[in-house]
Amino acid sequence: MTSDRLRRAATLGLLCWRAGPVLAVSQLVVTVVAGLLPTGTVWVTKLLIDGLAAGLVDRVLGPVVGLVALGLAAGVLPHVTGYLRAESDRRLDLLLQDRLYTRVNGFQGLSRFEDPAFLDELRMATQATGGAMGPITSGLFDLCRNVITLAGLLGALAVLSPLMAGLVAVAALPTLAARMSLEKRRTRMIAGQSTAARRQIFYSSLITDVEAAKEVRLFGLGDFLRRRVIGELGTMQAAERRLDRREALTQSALAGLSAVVSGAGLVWAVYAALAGRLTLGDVTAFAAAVAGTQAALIATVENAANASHALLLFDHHERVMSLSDDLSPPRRPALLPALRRGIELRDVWFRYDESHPWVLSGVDLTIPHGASVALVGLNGAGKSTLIKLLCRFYDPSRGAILWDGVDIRDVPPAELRARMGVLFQDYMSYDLTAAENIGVGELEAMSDRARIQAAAEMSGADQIVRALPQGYDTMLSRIFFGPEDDAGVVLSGGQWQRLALARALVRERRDLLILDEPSSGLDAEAEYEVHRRLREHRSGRTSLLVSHRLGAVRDADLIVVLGEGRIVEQGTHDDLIAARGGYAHLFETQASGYRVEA
Ligand SMILES: Nc1ncnc2c1ncn2[C@@H]1O[C@H](COP(=O)(O)OP(=O)(O)OP(=O)(O)O)[C@@H](O)[C@H]1O
Repeated sequence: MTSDRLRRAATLGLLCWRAGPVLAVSQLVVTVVAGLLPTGTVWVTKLLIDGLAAGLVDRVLGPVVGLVALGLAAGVLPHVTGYLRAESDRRLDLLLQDRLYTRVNGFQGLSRFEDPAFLDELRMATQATGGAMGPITSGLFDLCRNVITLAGLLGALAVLSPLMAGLVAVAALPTLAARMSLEKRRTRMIAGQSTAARRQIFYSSLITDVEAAKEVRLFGLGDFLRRRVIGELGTMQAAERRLDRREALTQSALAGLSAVVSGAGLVWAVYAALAGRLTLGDVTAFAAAVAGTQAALIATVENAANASHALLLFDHHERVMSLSDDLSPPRRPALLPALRRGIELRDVWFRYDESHPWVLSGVDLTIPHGASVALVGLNGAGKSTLIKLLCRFYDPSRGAILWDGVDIRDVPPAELRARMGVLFQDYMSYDLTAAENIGVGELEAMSDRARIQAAAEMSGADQIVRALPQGYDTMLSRIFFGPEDDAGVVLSGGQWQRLALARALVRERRDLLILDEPSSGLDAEAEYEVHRRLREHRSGRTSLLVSHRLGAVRDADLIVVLGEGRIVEQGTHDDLIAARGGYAHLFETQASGYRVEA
């Protein structure tokens, strides 16, 4: 094991200790006792046989009692060990999962979640929880036990024949070296397979995913995806097969070497006994010690390799834990005042990373307090990106966003977000009840049915929810059952959208309401109704509405047109129509479409 692995092992040991100090000490004691058992048995057996050969009852009594006690310990210890391990694994698992998810929740922005390298690391790190650490912790304790057994047996062997003890130890070196080299190859192989593994998971999830089921069937993609899954799996298995073959060959050759060494030892012991240099007990002890030493050596090497391999998983966990925060720390920490004047984007430039083109290139925009602002622009103009910057999911590459003059980088992101109600274009549909689907917008309101209902009324979701079998308590899921063990209900796209809108509206400490395409999935009547209510709701409140339906934005106090990463036009609907620019052209195009149909 490299020093890195040793450090990881030490960290894991420390975590085991934190998870349950008494359990850790108990496991250590049991490990030491279990490790000494084989040597004790070999030596006491030797004493018994020598006593029997001498025909002396008083030299036999002690060893017999000793063997009974050792047998009892050998019978009971595995069960005690099993219980201690299971309990300590459970506690360690709790600790690791808690640690990992606390860290992941600590990434306040989105960039980490869009970085494939991080996602890979995270996937491996989540595999290091859920009991997967059991083999490592058990492996480390097994390693300790086998090292103790090995030292004891080699000691016993050295008393009988120092040469033989040396020979057995030296014969183990090639095994150790070969096992470690195989382990390195296996590690490299697993690392090399990570992309193929990710692709394989992706393809197989498409085959089983309910969301994808429609298109997969319509386009007949099932066989195409199955072939890709099998193809990726086949490539991974071919690499594993090559390594397994190499391992089988190497291990067989080394097992042959061990057999030769122990055979030679046995011949020597028998000759030594015939010559009167060894007693009958010595020969028995010698044979048992050689076999035991070799078995313990192999087990030790195996344990070390397994632990080292499993520590790699823990390595991923530790790497995620050691990542720095994704958003820059505040330069002048400040408190976020309730919005009084407005929000200003000052020369904001942004691109998703260095290799991407600029999405925003010098946006100057003021959202005055109490005003309803509409943001329009063609697909890909950067509207949703601008919203994500307002929520501080990313920091601008250049420029600043000021909330009543305070740079939002100087306030805790959670505080900023608590002051916003946001409906994203790609909102979530939670496998929860209807009330919970709204309540997650404000956890404090989760049990406040009146507040949830008020938000639902505003978004037009109330009627839909009331018509459900259990009303607000209906489970909206096909994965989980409802409170009465009833199967969940599936909503339509537009119905989900109204629930998501209610979720954005349920917040009370809200200074800014952001709605990104809030009515894209609604029928014409519902859209009209939702926008009418929203207009009332937004009046006198600060809001930002993104919509491609220009009829829905015409009443906004300020309409802002985003194009080529900048604000290209802004004003009221009448101003912009009078200016006969891009907005007027877009509005006319949409309106003429309706006129032709009419
Ligand atoms: N997470 C991301 N990583 C890299 N590029 C992104 C990401 N999200 C968006 N983009 C790119 O940024 C540009 C602006 O996207 P954005 O979603 O902000 O546009 P939009 O104006 O909201 O478009 P639409 O009207 O289609 O919703 C697009 O070119 C898009 O490809």
